[in-house]
Order: sequence, then C-alpha cells, then structure tokens
Amino acid sequence: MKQTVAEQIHDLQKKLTEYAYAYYVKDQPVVDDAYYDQLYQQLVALETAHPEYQTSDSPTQRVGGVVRKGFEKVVHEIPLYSLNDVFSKAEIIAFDQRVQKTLGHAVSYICELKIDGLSISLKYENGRLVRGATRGDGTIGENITDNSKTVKSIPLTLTEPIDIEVRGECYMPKASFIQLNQKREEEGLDIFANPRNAAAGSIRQLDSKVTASRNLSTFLYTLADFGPLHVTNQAEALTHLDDLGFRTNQERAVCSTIDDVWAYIESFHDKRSQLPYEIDGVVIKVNDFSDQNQLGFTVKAPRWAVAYKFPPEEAQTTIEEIEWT
Ligand SMILES: NC(=O)c1cnc(OC2CCCC2)nc1N
Repeated sequence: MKQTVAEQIHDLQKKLTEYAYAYYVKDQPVVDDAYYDQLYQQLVALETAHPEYQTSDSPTQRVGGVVRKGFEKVVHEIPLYSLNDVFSKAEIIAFDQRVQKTLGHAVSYICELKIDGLSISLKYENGRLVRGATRGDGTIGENITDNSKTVKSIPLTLTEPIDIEVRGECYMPKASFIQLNQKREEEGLDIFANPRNAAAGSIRQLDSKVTASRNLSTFLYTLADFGPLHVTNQAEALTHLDDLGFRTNQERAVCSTIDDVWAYIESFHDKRSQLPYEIDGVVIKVNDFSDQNQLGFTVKAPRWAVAYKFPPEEAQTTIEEIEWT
C-alpha cells in the first residue's frame, strides 16, 4: 500500500539519522555519500512541501541558520572542573600513593586520551537536546545550543527519553584543520594556530551556518548529572554514553596498576602523531565512583584524577602522516 506523505517523511528522517550516526559517531559509513545526499534532497523537498511534518530533530535541522548578536550566559549547576597536571612517572606514582593512602586500599584506574579541544556541556530533557554550553570559567559558560545542533556527532535525540547532562570535548580533526587553514590562506584570511583554537573559534561563531561548515566533532567523557543511570564506575559510564548515542573515545583502557598506566602512556607517546585528532596527554582517573566520591575535589580539581601532559609536539603533523581511520 502506498505510504502517506507523513510516513515517507518519517521513514526518510529515521533512515538518514541512522546513516548519519554510523558515519559521524561510529566512523563506519553504511551508505555512500551520493546515496545519502539523494535521500537527503528527497527529505528536504518533502519537508519544504509539508512543513507540518518537519521535526526539530530532523537531519535537515543540522545546517544552522540562526545568527546571534552575542551568546547568553549559562550557569553550570554542577561546575566543570579542571585537572591537575603531572609531567613524569614519579608524579604519577606519587598520585597513586596519595590515593591508596586516603582510601586505605589499591584501586583500578581508567586511562583516557586527553583530547585537545574545548569543553562543552550538553543537557537533555526527555531524551531531546535542550542546551549546549561552553565551559567558560567552569561555573559561567556561553549558550551555544544553536551551534551544538550543527555538530553532526552530537545527538539531537537520545536512544532513551531521559533527563541527563553530559560533558566532553568538541574538537576539529587534524585533516579539517589543515584544509580550513589552506582555504583561509587562499582567501587572505588569518589562519588558526592549532586545531584547538580552530574548534573554539568555530563553536563560538555567531552564525551557526559557519559552525555547520567547520566539520567539528566530539568525544564525551563525563556524566555531570547521572539521571536515571545506575553506573558504578567510569568505564561503565562511558559504555552508557555509547549506548545513548554519544561519540566517545574508544582508546580508553582500565589499568589495575600504575605500571599499566605508565605503559599505556608510553604506547600513546609514539602513536600520538598518527591520530586523526590532537591530544595533549592522558587523563588518569580512579575508575570506581564510590572511591571518587570518597576522594572528592579540591577547589578547582578532583583528587581522583590527574592529567599527564606530553611534552609539546615537535613537528606539526603533515596530512600524509595521519592514519585515515
Ligand atoms: N580533554 C579530555 O579528554 C578530558 C578532560 N577532562 C576529563 O575529565 C575531567 C572532567 C571532570 C573531572 C575530570 N576527561 C577527559 N578525557
């Protein structure tokens, strides 16, 4: 039986959302670009002819189009903390000693690559994205909801209709950074010093169409408010973020000893230049949340995590060196 227009539109929205998820979140395209574009144009035509069926979370709503005079301020009910930096194995061992002394027992750690982007916070109500915000000073940030919707790896709708707030890094892939600067040079514009600045400049654009053109991506890593999730450690929390539809960094590893933590760090010291995104270190976190709660926070940073910083990267990666995974 012939589909109604509403069914045709809903079917296309569902298919295109799944294809975009596979491409932008899982890095595993399921259809080729030409086929995606063909379906996308069909959906644009149908939604234009029947605007009553155009939904706010349709894939066609990712193109931006809002131009603002400035950004509203956002108060983060739960502050976005920073991290204490360490620069040597000795400091990591000292961190582990302090943790064990405070808790009275040994702990497992989770190592996460420290993505060199800028921190964002994403708030969902009933599974729908309602607010995107920059970290700002950790308590007061900027409302960048319009721009967040143009970042293709940020889900507009979660797989569950829950209220949750998550945090992570918005970054610009190295290849996009090189291409953007080449284009800006050709146009006689100032170039960006590094991918982090390019990401910051792109997510804080007043014209969301510009943000949409900058190929930004994300890696989420923290549940600010756990909502209805019952997770007992960071590894589980990251798996839940995957299940909800977020993009997380898959290089994470649980390490049961500090020696394993150091081995992880050393392994990425060399792999760093081949990654398609910039990292400036490794974040080491006590994995268990009850241990984290017992350790608590200082004024600015958790006592249960440190950021091991790599020495500044020598040569600027050329496009040939990047692994096109
Ligand atoms: N740049 C990163 O990749 C990164 C930054 N921060 C954190 O965790 C902070 C968040 C709350 C306290 C510890 N994890 C990360 N992976």
